[in-house]
Amino acid sequence: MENILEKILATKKEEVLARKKRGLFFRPFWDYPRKSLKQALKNKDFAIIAEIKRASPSKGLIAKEFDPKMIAKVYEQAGAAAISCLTDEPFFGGHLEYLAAAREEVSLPILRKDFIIDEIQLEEARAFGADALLLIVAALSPERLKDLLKATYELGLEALVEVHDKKELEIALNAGAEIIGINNRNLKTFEVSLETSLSLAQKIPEEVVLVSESGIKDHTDILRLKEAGIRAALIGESLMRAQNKESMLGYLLKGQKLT
Ligand SMILES: O=C(O)c1ccccc1NCC(=O)[C@H](O)[C@H](O)COP(=O)(O)O
Repeated sequence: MENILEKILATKKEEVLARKKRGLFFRPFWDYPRKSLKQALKNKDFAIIAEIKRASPSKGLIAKEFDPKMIAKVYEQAGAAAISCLTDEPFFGGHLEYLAAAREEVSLPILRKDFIIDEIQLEEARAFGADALLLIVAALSPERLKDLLKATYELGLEALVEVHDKKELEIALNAGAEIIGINNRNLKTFEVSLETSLSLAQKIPEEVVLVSESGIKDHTDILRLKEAGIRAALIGESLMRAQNKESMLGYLLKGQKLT
């Protein structure tokens, strides 16, 4: 079976080439004071990075009604530690403009969730108001990961470095990742298993901030993560499908009754 990541990366390469030809479109957010994602995650007993996610390759359209500004505002009011905004258009129905809209509305750190393969995407992320971005180990060679991580820091941004297994975790640590996301989604089958996070968590040094990503759907999942010493989660679909996102965040974080 073809790995979805290979398909996405082929499209991304064309997108980046086109962007380089057009040149970078600078937004006023270029000089915006950055918020630290790492600090925001460490400040909470359990931190949720709440994701603005319109669609996905595994689930198709997730949110028919979609107002990124409003969603960001609700996430902030309901106690999210940070926001993740999908900016990939062909596979996730995202856009950099959605990130800029969220930036105008909230003061939380915002993560650009995309498939980053080139420095121009880092500059774009900064220009549209991101504080951090995603670097996926499986999408890059170890050398490219190091280069992009260095360039990210030079721009005053942070990176969530995403891994799926022990080998990728070693590469992320070796590259100097300070925030590591363990993705519970198998990119070949789309199956999600919290076990991926639970088993890898023990192998992560204390000074590295760990985030469990994908397939987190209820308060019991959060309790299981906490038991394994994991203090942060990135959650998309469960929040995006909830009619009352504030109530859903309260339920996920504290087990409060859903309304
Ligand atoms: O969500 C997908 O279907 C997907 C497929 C292929 C590559 C990445 C994918 N998702 C990106 C993400 O990392 C998730 O949006 C994020 O972890 C939140 O996951 P969820 O809470 O399950 O929506």
